[in-house]
Amino acid sequence: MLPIEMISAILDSVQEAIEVTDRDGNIIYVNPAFCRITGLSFEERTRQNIFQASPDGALALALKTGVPVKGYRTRVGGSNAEVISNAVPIIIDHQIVGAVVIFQHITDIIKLIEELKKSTSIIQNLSDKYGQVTKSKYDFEQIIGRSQAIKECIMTGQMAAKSSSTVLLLGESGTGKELFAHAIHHASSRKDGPFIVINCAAIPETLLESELFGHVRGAFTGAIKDKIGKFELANSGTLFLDEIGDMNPLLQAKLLRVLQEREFERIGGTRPVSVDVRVIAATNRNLKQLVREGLFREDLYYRLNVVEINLPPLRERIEDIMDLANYMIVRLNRKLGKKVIGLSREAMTALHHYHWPGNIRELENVLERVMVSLDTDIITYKELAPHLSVNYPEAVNTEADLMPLDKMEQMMIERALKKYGTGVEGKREAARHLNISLATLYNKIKKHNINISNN
Ligand SMILES: Nc1ncnc2c1ncn2[C@@H]1O[C@H](COP(=O)(O)OP(=O)(O)OP(=O)(O)O)[C@@H](O)[C@H]1O
Repeated sequence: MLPIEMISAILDSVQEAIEVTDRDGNIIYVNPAFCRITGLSFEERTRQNIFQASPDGALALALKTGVPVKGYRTRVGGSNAEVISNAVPIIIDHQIVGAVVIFQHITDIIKLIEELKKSTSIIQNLSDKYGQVTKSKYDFEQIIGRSQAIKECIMTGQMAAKSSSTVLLLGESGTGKELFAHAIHHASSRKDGPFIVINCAAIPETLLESELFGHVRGAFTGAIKDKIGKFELANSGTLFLDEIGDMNPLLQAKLLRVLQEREFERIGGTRPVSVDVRVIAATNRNLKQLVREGLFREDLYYRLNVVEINLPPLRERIEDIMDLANYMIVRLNRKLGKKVIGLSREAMTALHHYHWPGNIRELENVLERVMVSLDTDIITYKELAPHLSVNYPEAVNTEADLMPLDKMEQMMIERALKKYGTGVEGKREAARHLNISLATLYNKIKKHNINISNN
């Protein structure tokens, strides 16, 4: 048992109010926290009886019923203090000898709840931030190719890595633009900072602004908490803006301002946020043409185009195919648990003669499809050929049925969506089989105005 002086010191020092009555409801003790919260003095209160002073309070209830009362919201009789209280009867030898109540001022609790909410929001933001921050996955060592064209791209990329200049990566889908963005970041002095990727075509226009610049709580319907945008996430690192040609004019203007002034405001915010971010942008569209058509701001084009790298399509650097194929076979062996050692001479010739509309991504996909069902260690022409021939629809397999390429593209996309479905996974699968990236598929769905709900 604790000595009585110690018990008294404890009661005097706790932050919660404590009030004790005897079995008849006479108030026999209140602690200093009680006096502070209610504004009543010890002498004043201990002259009273609880059934007169606070007949509807938790203490009177616990004493009357002999049952504990928890989380009871009430006003302390004789004061304005609104409190949340817990009361219990004091039972000795099966007899109720009194009751005790402990309570806290409601504003203290509200303050605690507010603080908790703030901490939860900070934790949530940090966890969002942590989940989105990535490091670069590739370096220049992993960029395969001995052609003059790719060597020049690598040299320009390595030069660009030494500065913080904005880089514009141009090239068809699947030529390695993202790979280059990773490598440039990795070779730069920012390599220990974040590498953040955003695909401007894959995010609905209405969300893109908030994804890039963030927003403050209440900025628009649905903005229930502050959100950090990709620019802030990329601070002291690199932001890779993929499919930049798809950005709408309003955002183009905002992007131009960040590139010029290195600061912006979150949507709904009033405070400018300064950032130190290197931007690498990429597109498979003809940006100069978009500028001529008035769809892309000329000033932004020149801001982005400080260093330009034009990645050549695979059909223009056929001398790289052997190295690329061998490199991918090694990677796929690891992924698929195979022991393939290479391609037969005929198979290699077929790879050289194919036109590779989907570029290196298509080469990767073709090899993966062949290797999945391969049970020998050499890929021969027989296994490879079915994956190289374009799978024309029956309706267009004669000369008389020729149709515009554009139409053909639309038909193929509709076919793929019909086969794999229009959900995100379906689209991903469809893109894989069409040898294009998911973002390109979104672009083409938009371009051909394909109604995905009917597929
Ligand atoms: N030179 C290369 N050496 C090795 N792998 C490469 C090379 N170029 C591209 N790849 C591989 O090809 C695939 C497609 O490359 P990436 O995603 O970088 O292309 P992209 O031009 O960004 O395509 P998209 O415009 O469709 O987004 C990736 O798996 C990448 O690792």
